[in-house]
Amino acid sequence: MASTKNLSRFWEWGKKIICVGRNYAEHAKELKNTVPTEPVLFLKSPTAYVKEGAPAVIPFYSNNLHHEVELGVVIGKGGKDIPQALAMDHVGGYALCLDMTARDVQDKCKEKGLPWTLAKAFDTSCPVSDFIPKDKIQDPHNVKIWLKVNDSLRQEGSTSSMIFSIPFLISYISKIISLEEGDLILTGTPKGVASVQENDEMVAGIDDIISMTFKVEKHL
Ligand SMILES: CC(=O)CC(=O)C(=O)O
Ligand SMILES: [Mg+2]
Repeated sequence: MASTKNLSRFWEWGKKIICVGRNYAEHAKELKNTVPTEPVLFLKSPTAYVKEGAPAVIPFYSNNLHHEVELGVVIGKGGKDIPQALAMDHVGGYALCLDMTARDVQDKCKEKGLPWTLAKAFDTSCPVSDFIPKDKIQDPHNVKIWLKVNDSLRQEGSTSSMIFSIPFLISYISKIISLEEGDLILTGTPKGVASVQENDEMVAGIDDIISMTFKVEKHL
C-alpha cells in the first residue's frame, strides 16, 4: 500500500523529476519526431519547481519558450525493478504539471546531438499544482488535461492517448533509476504546444478536478 504521508508538499523534498517525452503520438508528429517504441526519458532539476503565485520565467538564453501540459505522477512508495502488476501501489497521488521547454534551445541541442538540460531543466521549468490525492483520480488513464493561454485554448487531450501507460512507465523507469518517495514522473504532453510571451497568463487543468494559473515573466 502506498503511503501518502507528508506528500502534500512533495515539491519541497528535492527529489527527482523524471520526464517522459513523446508519449502522445499526435505531439510527436506535430514536432516532426518519430513515434517512440520505447519511452524517451530526461530529468529536470528540483529547482525547476514553481508554485502558483510565482512566475514561470523565460530563460535569458531563449526566445521561444513553449508550454507542455502534463499529468504528473507522485511516487508514494519507492522501489527498484517494480513489476507492472504492482506499479500502481507505488503511486501516492498526482499533480498537474507544465514541462516548460526552451524549444529553440532544444532544437539546437537535437541538431548537435547534445542533451536537453538547457532546454528542459532550468529554474521554474516545472510549474506544478497542489498535490492531488490518489483517490481523487479514479482512472488516471482517462482524464482530460487542458491548457489555455490568455483565455484561448491551446492544448486539450485525454490521458487515454498515452502510448506508454503509467504502470509500464513506473516499471520501465525503476529498472534504470530507483524510484523514491516524493519523486515526480511527468507523463508527456498532448498536441498543441506553442510559445508563450512575457505577461501571458497560462491556466491549466485536469477535468474539473484541479486548475492552476501561472504568469510568464522574462528573465531580467
Ligand atoms: C519533444 C519534447 O519536448 C518531448 C516532451 O517533453 C513531451 O512531453 O512529449
Ligand atoms: Mg514534456
